[in-house]
Amino acid sequence: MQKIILISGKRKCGKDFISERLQKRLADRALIVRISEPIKREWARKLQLDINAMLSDGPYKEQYRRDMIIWSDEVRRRDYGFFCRAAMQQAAVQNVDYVIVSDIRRKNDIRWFRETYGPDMVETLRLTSLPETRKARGWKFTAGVDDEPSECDLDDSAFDFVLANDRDEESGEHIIDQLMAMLKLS
Ligand SMILES: Nc1ncnc2c1ncn2[C@@H]1O[C@H](COP(=O)(O)OP(=O)(O)OP(=O)(O)O)[C@@H](O)[C@H]1O
Repeated sequence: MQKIILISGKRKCGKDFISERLQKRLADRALIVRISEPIKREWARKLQLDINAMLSDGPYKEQYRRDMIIWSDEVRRRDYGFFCRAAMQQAAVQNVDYVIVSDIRRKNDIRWFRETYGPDMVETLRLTSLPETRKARGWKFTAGVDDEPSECDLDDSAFDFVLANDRDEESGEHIIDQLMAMLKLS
């Protein structure tokens, strides 16, 4: 593993879209890690829920969302790196040059990666999109979601790279070219 790229951004800024396109460009040299995956997995196991329903975007997910956030915040209070560690342990990160973490939400997530892998290996990328772009992608301000720490904790943070993602194109080629140059990847 040479580099870990930590991607953050508000809802509908394109974290998944950019992560998936970047991974595709880097092919077998890269994989995507999602911190939310061990959270959902562990929560589903605890409550004996259907994991596939939890990982999808259906109503099941929303129903348990709030309880899951309260529980995961409790776990984080005891061990702020718990879910980052679990996500990295569950992925075959030793087989690739680049790890793309697609859902960085908290200062403590970044802190854990920097402490664990050293500051030279870790790069932070903030995606931004205008509110009108996000709305066009289906975002609607939701109290209790968009004003919570999971959305706002990184609002006042500094990042190694900031990339505006407002120009939608199906392939994503343009923005991935930009990103490859920005991150000095080839
Ligand atoms: N550059 C782009 N070109 C075309 N479509 C895009 C682009 N960026 C994002 N989108 C589209 O916008 C929508 C939202 O993007 P995505 O799901 O990646 O956002 P997100 O930041 O992961 O959101 P959330 O935090 O809500 O999961 C998706 O349908 C995605 O395909």
